[in-house]
Formats: sequence, structure tokens, C-alpha cells
Amino acid sequence: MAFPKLILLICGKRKSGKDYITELIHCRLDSSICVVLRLSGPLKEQYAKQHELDYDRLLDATEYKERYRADMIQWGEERRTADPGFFCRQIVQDVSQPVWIVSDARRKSDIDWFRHHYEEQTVIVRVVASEKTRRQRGWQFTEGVDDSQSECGLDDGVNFDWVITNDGQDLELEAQVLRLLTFIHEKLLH
Ligand SMILES: Nc1ncnc2c1ncn2[C@@H]1O[C@H](COP(=O)(O)OP(=O)(O)O)[C@@H](O)[C@H]1O
Ligand SMILES: C[C@@](O)(CCOP(=O)(O)OP(=O)(O)O)CC(=O)O
Repeated sequence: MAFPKLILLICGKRKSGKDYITELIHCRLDSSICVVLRLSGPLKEQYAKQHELDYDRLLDATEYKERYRADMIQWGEERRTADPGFFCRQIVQDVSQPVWIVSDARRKSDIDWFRHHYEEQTVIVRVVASEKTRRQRGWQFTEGVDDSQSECGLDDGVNFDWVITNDGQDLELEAQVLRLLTFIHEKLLH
């Protein structure tokens, strides 16, 4: 198993900006230094194979993904119940970069797995945005999704190391991202 210097577990509600902020960080670091890992990647790939769906379209932020989200959530939870580290192990295989950004941590079992295997390296980053902002980005409450563990599993009982507010104030966001990048560089130097 590879050994990183830093693992950022990014979590947040749908349309809070997890992918957006992941890319803001990732694009400022060389690809030999930082890699983005997605727990939903192997889940969607296997779900697509089993259900004869288009994997690439499940990766997009489109209605196609939303159409299958609730069933993917249930399918994924059946695997996590049997083996909490099922998806975590898959995404860390053959990674060589020292900085890992896991852009879609959703459950305590995800956090527990990384803290168990990489206690010193794991940092939890919570991305927050108001429901008003999220709606402006295309979110609408969906029963079976926004009231599920997938969206609510980290709402309580988690001490976030960083909280990034992403409500559309570009300068405020930039200042927060720069502080996090400074932290990342300090980790790389030690
Ligand atoms: N600070 C921002 N400024 C402009 N657009 C943003 C910002 N944050 C998020 N977005 C946009 O809002 C949408 C949802 O963001 P995304 O990162 O996909 O959310 P999540 O991954 O949390 O579901 C995307 O279209 C993204 O480009
Ligand atoms: C079944 C999922 O893996 C689907 C996640 O798909 P995305 O990671 O694309 O979701 P957002 O970016 O938050 O919109 C969620 C889960 O509970 O595992």
C-alpha cells in the first residue's frame, strides 16, 4: 500500500462545490505531486457493468447520473456494509503521488478507514454552501437521496480539520484555498 504525506478527504452536500474546490487545489499542484481520487469511481464503474449502463455518463453532472443516484447509493451501501473498506482500497491502489485528494467522502466508514490506515496523513475538509446557493447551482431536495447516509452521514460527530465556505464570494474562497495550499506545501516540506 502506497504511503502519502497528506490525504485530504473532501466532504460536503450535493452542489456544495466538492469537485470545484478539488480542482482549484489540484490545478495548482503538479500532477507528480497531487492526485484526485474518487470513491464514486469504482462504484459507478461496477454499477454500470452490472446494470449495462454508460459509465462515462454516470461520471457527468447530468440527469442521467441523478436518475440512478438513489439506486447507486443503496447498491454501494450494501457493499460497504459487507466490507467498509471495499471502495477505499480500490482507489488507493498503485497511487504514487504524495498528496491525495479524495473528493467525495460521504460516510464515517470512509473516514474511519483512512484514519485507521493513514492516521497522521488524513485531514478532513468540509465544503459548505447555503441551500440557496446550492439551488442556484441546480440542486433540489430529492427524497431517498438528500435524507440518506450518502448526504447526511457526516452531518454529526465529525471534527472537520478545515471548513471551506463556498457561497459564491470568489475572493473569500480564494483566500481559503490559498491557506489550504500553504498547509499542503508545509506538509510536503516535512
Ligand atoms: N465558487 C464557485 N464559483 C462558480 N461556480 C461554482 C463554484 N462552486 C461550485 N460551482 C459550480 O456549481 C456546480 C456544483 O459544483 P460541484 O463542485 O460539482 O459540487 P459537488 O461536487 O459538491 O456536487 C458546478 O457546476 C460547479 O462548477
Ligand atoms: C452513489 C454515489 O457514489 C454517487 C455520487 O456521485 P457524485 O460523486 O458524482 O456526486 P456529487 O458530485 O456529490 O453530485 C454516492 C454514494 O452514496 O456513494
